[in-house]
Amino acid sequence: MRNRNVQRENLSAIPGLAVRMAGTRLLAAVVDAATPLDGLTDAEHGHPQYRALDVRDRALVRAILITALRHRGTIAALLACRLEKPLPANATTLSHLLHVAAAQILFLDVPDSAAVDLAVTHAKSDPRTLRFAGLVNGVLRALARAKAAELPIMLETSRDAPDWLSAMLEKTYGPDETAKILAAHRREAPVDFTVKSNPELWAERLSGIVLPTGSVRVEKLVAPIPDLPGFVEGAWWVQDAAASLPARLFGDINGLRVADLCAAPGGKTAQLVLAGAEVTALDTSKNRLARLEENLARLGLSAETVQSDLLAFAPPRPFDAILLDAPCSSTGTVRRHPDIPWIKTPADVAKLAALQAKLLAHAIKLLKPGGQIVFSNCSLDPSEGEELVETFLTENPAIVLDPIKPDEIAGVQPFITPAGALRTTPAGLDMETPALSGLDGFYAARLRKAY
Ligand SMILES: C[S@@+](CC[C@H](N)C(=O)[O-])C[C@H]1O[C@@H](n2cnc3c(N)ncnc32)[C@H](O)[C@@H]1O
Repeated sequence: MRNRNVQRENLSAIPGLAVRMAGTRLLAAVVDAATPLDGLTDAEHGHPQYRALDVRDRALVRAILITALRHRGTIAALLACRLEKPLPANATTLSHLLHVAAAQILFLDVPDSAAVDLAVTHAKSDPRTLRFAGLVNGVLRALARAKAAELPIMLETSRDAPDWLSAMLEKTYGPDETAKILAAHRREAPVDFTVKSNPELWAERLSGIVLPTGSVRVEKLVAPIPDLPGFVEGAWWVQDAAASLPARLFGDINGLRVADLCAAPGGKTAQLVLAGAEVTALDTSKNRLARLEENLARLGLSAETVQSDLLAFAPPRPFDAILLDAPCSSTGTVRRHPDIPWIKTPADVAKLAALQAKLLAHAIKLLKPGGQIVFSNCSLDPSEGEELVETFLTENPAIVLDPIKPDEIAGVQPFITPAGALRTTPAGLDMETPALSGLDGFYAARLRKAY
């Protein structure tokens, strides 16, 4: 017992080891238990091994994990080249430990020797990996030697996406667009702001550019969001350029009663309120609705908020217009959430598509005849977008598609589909540099209740 304590004390004295151990543990939670990375790295409610780290170490763990997930296919392929035979199927801790080290060696500004030595020490400290310590040393040293020659070639040929996602993208968008989408997934997304007014002024103050769609885009933040100019006075909120489009599809809603039925954290609610609508913002999640209320308060905007499952919501009067920004697989947001490809499955996509169809059918009942409903989500999968709406329209003759016209909203024309819906992918919105380009994958269709 005494020896074990001494050993533990010794381990905690090794600089950087706790970060690698937490990285390996959290990678296991993402990949083996499908736990979202944002939850694991939440400052208050995150994984205890993460919360035990200081602020700098937390940032390093997040950087390692984001890199390990963003380049998971490339890392796996380069590791496989160094292994004589595949790792045993039950050697998951060893695999995660190697991925954590390889992410540092291949993509991060960590000296190779530090990444290798810490991985070997880590392997020796864990009974599950102890007997592989020699393999860890050999594989990682060989990887460090080979990276200059092999990494550029591997980036050309490997895919950083699981087969199911690659296959869905290829089938939907074809090989060229898929290659562009997957290339965009490898880049960190810029930060977009929706501004209440005067985008040029805020682009200057935030050191960004104004996009053709009117959002302000900043390549890399120089300070935490709450420290940026305009935060305290509520001049803007963070919202991807694509996410800012669905709420703008209603045209003039000044004075109309509009329901935002999956509203939290409220980016689109804020747009609807700013456009002059009397907004009811509904969400099933108490915590997320509380965030929406905080966000609206900072922006000096107000809306009626309702915490309810949409399927149980029965308002006394129908609404003039409805936004249904439905929960989805979020495959359009991989640039910001590189864990998504590795925690979602085709079964999740199918389940979410079925839920969306139910939510849409219920939402329609809450709409006035003649009213508009915008259905949107941030999935790249047509089963949650184009196909779902097509089926819905076939089954509901009272609902018709209200096609979006090219000149309705500035900058939106390239994203209008032949059917008149909106489709964006991370391969869209080419700006001066790749780092300033791209936008989240979104689908939005504007429907009208004819009678
Ligand atoms: C894509 S997010 C909405 C983002 C939001 N529209 C925005 O722009 O900030 C989907 C939301 O739907 C909510 N949700 C999921 N199932 C729901 C249901 N059955 N009823 C109401 N809200 C639901 C989730 O809590 C989540 O906040």
